[in-house]
Amino acid sequence: MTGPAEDTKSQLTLLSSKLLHQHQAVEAALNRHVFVWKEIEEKSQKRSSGISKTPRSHIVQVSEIVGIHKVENEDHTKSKWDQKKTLQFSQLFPNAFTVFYVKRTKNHQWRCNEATFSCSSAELCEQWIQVTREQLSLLTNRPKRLLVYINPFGGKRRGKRIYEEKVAPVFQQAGISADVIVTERANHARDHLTTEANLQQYDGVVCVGGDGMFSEILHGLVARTQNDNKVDQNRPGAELKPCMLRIGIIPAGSTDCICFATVGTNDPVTSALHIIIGDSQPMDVCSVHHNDVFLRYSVSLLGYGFYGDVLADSEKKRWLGPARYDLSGVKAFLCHNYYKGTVSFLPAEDNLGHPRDKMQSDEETVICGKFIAINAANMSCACPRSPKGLSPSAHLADGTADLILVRKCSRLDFFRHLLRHTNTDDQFDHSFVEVHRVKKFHFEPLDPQPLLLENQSELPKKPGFCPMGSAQTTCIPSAAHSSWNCDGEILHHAAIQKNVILKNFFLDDKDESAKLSTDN
Ligand SMILES: CCCCCCCCCCCCC/C=C/[C@@H](O)[C@H](COP(=O)(O)O)NC(=O)CCCCCCCCCCCCCCC
Ligand SMILES: Nc1ncnc2c1ncn2[C@@H]1O[C@H](COP(=O)(O)OP(=O)(O)O)[C@@H](O)[C@H]1O
Ligand SMILES: [Ca+2]
Repeated sequence: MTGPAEDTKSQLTLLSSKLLHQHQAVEAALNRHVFVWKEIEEKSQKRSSGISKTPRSHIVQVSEIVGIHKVENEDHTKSKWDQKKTLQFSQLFPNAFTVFYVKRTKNHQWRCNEATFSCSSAELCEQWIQVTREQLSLLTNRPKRLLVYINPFGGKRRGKRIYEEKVAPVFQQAGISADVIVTERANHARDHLTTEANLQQYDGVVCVGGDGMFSEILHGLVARTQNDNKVDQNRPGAELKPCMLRIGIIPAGSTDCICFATVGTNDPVTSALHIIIGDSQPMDVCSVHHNDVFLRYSVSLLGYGFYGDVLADSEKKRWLGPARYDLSGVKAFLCHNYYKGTVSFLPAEDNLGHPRDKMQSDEETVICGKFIAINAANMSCACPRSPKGLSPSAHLADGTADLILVRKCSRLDFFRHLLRHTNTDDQFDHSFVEVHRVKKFHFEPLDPQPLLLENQSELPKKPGFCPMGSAQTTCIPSAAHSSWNCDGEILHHAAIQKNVILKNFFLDDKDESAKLSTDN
């Protein structure tokens, strides 16, 4: 809270002068919160035209200024054409500076805008740069030094280029220094974070890749923090120590739902700008156990059945890039497998709300049945394929996940359910779908033996359409077990063993293991 004295102080003008912007005289002013410039209407102009135009004014929040730089004679980071223009400009106006700032555009996308001002003297120009930089240095949540991991094979294999062309230049404008590691193998980033990286020198870690790469970095950071604090994360009930570093995501993967669901778009420049201005978003991290043995953490989707089968099949088609999920999705849809088992869960308290706003009891609930999909959505899981996500109202950081159970139904009904993920219809409004907001759940598959589909004539005849994750080459019979899709990584343990238990722990502002940039 700021008192009246503090308010007055924050509105005090730190600098105010007449500058030239786009050949137009402007009155520019800076206080602790905003930088404004307003066109000055020249009297002679007014007299000659006889028309009085409303002078335009612009306002930029100091917290959204990326950086301020003197316009130099030579700027080798620019193209030849731009270099020539800069040279001409700096000869004409030798004392100019450029302010780079966040511009919000449509669909949550941000861009880095720039505005150049020329001053009457070199001293005034220096003063503007110095005073503005002083104000920026007071914004303590901004990172200065980052550790960047790039997965060069994520998504369409564009991670390295995306970073070099779209992200590094804006980091440079913001005066951020970055140590970049291009990974050479799976788990390179995780292992480096767990055992080698000197984390004290960084203000944050940046992940250039998809959800799988984010998961690697999260596992590395959590493991490192526990090791440093002598906590055994594999001990059931171990109280984990919070990690002080934030994770920024530059989307360069196949689904990128962790980025999309937190930032609202999958756009590298937008993510870079969120990172620069120091935005953060706490989020829930679930731990997944098998027979009380810790397996992995999950932040987006933990899915058995349909999404487990899609993932297991898609791994063989990595060369296809993001399209592998669509192909494997169609395949899994045609196979139409279902799995018998028992789901038990602990509903979240009433005051946390229900995804469909129904009353909940506080006892453990047990549901037996045949399921096409069991999905625990720890966040909405919104992504370009499904802009509202698997569970549109799932919360990012409330200690709960939305457990979606899709029971055995006809292909047509399942298709209708899937289709609703792509439009505004309610995907839970089907008799065979139920959704619960839970703190914990447990799944136990039945039937160690393969189970036969009741209607064999429903099975596709082509040999390619096999139950995913099984070694068989036809769809007969359906495999008894699926595997778990944990943020896009297959959990082999869960496919053959009995229990997967999910526990959420809430990470609040002071007590967090992972933070993301966001505009929420
Ligand atoms: C009829 C069209 C139906 C479209 C249904 C779209 C539902 C999409 C839900 C997406 C949930 C995503 C949850 C995110 C999980 C990610 O963490 C995880 C890893 O991400 P990464 O690769 O970036 O590392 N991604 C995934 O597991 C990928 C899941 C993608 C599932 C795509 C399913 C497509 C289904 C198409 C069925 C089409 C039936 C058509 C019949 C003629
Ligand atoms: N250099 C590398 N070579 C091979 N695999 C890698 C490399 N770096 C990371 N990985 C792994 O690639 C997998 C997928 O990465 P991700 O960035 O999520 O891409 P996608 O979204 O396309 O799945 C992750 O399991 C990650 O551990
Ligand atoms: Ca949650």
